[in-house]
Amino acid sequence: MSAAPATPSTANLADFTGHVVLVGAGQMGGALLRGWLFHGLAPSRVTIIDPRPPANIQAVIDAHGIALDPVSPAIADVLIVAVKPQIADEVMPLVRHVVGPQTVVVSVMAGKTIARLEQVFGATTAVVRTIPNTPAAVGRGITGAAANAHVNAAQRSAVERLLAAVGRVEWLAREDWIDIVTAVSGSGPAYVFFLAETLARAGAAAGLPSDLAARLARATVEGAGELMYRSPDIEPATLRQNVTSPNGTTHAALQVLMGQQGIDVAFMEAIAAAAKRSRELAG
Ligand SMILES: NC(=O)C1=CN([C@@H]2O[C@H](COP(=O)(O)OP(=O)(O)OC[C@H]3O[C@@H](n4cnc5c(N)ncnc54)[C@H](O)[C@@H]3O)[C@@H](O)[C@H]2O)C=CC1
Ligand SMILES: O=C(O)[C@@H]1CCC=N1
Repeated sequence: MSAAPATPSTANLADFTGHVVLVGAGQMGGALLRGWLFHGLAPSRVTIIDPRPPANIQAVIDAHGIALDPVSPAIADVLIVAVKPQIADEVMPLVRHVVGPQTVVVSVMAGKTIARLEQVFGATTAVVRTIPNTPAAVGRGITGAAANAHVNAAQRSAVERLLAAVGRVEWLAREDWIDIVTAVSGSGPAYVFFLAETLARAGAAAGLPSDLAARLARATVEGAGELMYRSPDIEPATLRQNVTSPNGTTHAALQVLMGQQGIDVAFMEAIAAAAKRSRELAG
């Protein structure tokens, strides 16, 4: 097996010169902030707008002396909007004053289209619509990003560097792929955690003490993910086949999971439902 060591993202933001304004420093915004600081972004380059950051992010803001809710923030080079989509229409107009000709506006919000952002921030404003995921909190996220035609090379590079501080970045040729990216990788960590939950429940139902089943399930999901991460040249199907002896136990389980009532049928429906919901959030 070819095993790569676990390496953190190699982004280096020590020489990043722009002014970054982050609106919403919750789970996603907070993960981005931590990633930027971890990779050397000067705290003086960041302004946060959030009336109630979670306690752990407030502690980071305080420890680094980051500007929080200043009365008149300077124009942003990069404005990142990371509030819930449900309040976006109320919040975005309130931060219009930090957008100038040099600003690239970056949305990490599910469902908010580039057209909607252009409506709020101006038809010629540079806009990048992204969808990250929560492994960003440990530098192992993946973000899909679609840019409008006004984003120049320097803005694209600045956005990519900021996103790369929390994981990988995939530029998307088509904005409408974002709904599917949201369904696959944006929401995807939840499916994996649900797998750990349901595997534990199944183990308990089959007769194990529930705490033991939970430990087994959790370690299995953690270990399988890490094995895949450290085996970048091996397809998931091969890793699966490596577990599967002919006519053995795994084969018996996979026949159920891959059957008519199985997990691949469920996943087709689940991804379609999530993508549909992403389109609905666009209003
Ligand atoms: N959690 C996830 O797995 C993912 C979330 N997203 C997107 O990220 C966005 C944020 O989601 P989370 O971080 O999970 O939510 P969250 O609830 O953890 O964070 C939202 C933050 O916005 C702040 N906020 C509320 N009102 C505000 C205002 N008027 N001005 C500025 N900030 C305000 C809140 O205090 C909070 O800190 C959503 O649009 C979601 O679609 C995208 C990909 C994955
Ligand atoms: O569930 C949601 O709507 C957000 C977007 C992707 C992950 N969480």
